[in-house]
Amino acid sequence: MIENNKPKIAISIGDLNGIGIEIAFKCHEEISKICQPIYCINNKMLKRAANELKIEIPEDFEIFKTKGEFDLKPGTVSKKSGKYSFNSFMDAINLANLKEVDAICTLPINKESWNKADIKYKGHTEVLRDYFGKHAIMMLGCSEMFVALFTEHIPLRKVAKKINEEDLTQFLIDFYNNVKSENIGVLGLNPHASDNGVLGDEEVQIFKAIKKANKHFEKNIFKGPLVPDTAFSPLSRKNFKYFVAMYHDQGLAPLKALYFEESINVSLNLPIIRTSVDHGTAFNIAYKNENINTQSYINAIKEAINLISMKK
Ligand SMILES: NC(=O)C1=CN([C@@H]2O[C@H](COP(=O)(O)OP(=O)(O)OC[C@H]3O[C@@H](n4cnc5c(N)ncnc54)[C@H](O)[C@@H]3O)[C@@H](O)[C@H]2O)C=CC1
Ligand SMILES: NCC(=O)COP(=O)(O)O
Repeated sequence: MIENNKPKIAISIGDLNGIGIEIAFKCHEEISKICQPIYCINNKMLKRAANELKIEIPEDFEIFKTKGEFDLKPGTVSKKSGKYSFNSFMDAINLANLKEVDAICTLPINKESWNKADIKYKGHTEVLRDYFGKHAIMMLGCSEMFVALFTEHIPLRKVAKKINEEDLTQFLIDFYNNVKSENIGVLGLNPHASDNGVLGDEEVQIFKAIKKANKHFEKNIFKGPLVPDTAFSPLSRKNFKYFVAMYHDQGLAPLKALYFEESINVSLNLPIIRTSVDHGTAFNIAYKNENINTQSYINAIKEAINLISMKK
């Protein structure tokens, strides 16, 4: 699989009305020094995007021809763009599943565009979970801190109902098996972690899951339920590098406030390696020659390479 010592990485091109393709062009030379990228996009769409961006397509830009074509409408939610980004992602997954590539790295999709295209999934992680029939875990972060999300793309009003001892115990066991950190902070759900039942009772389930998961490993790995409003204080972050948040914004708001530029997204607990940028399609700055940050993408590629080397 590895030729010239460079791992092959399939890049799903993301929503072509967003910033992903510009990031791919701008970083191609840099990432090609450390891997062999294979972009899931066909010639026609590649040329349209390059023309719109007034960028030359690099000569060594290797593609896997994801089928389909449509008119680009920069910064716009679109059914056709949603469908194309989904197809590009499916091509990347299939390449990884067939072991044609060593890993996949995903550029951002737009969830509204997927929805318009009648795609039943909210995001990449849900697709991967279904495709491989595994409890994929969404973890975002950088070298300073990582946050795994117990619930992800569901309305806030449904979060509390999802918290139960059995599912959370399994999540914690899977999470430890993937990250192997001996010290993981698990957040409560309610203000002040409920103050012993005064402000809610989900912490009872969280406490039981922590106890059970620690018993499973016969080690005191999981600590909590941590009081959510201080879990990410400077002092607490000195104690923990890995956190489990009960819902999307509980974990990602602090992470992105602190480390938006450098953080990445990693799908854990799967038979393939998948990393991603931490940001979205940024329609407000797409195709506008704005100052687009590429650090998350570069770090996502580097982490994919790191995970490939650890798997060998
Ligand atoms: N990996 C993925 O596929 C992700 C997809 N999304 C989706 O993207 C769409 C837009 O999401 P938003 O919540 O608006 O978040 P967003 O990350 O696209 O944008 C939030 C703000 O950050 C800025 N920004 C984002 N990335 C940037 C970059 N690389 N350089 C400079 N500025 C950047 C944007 O211009 C905007 O002001 C939604 O459909 C969302 O669900 C969001 C996060 C991750
Ligand atoms: N906030 C993370 C996000 O929306 C990306 O999720 P996924 O597409 O990696 O499942």
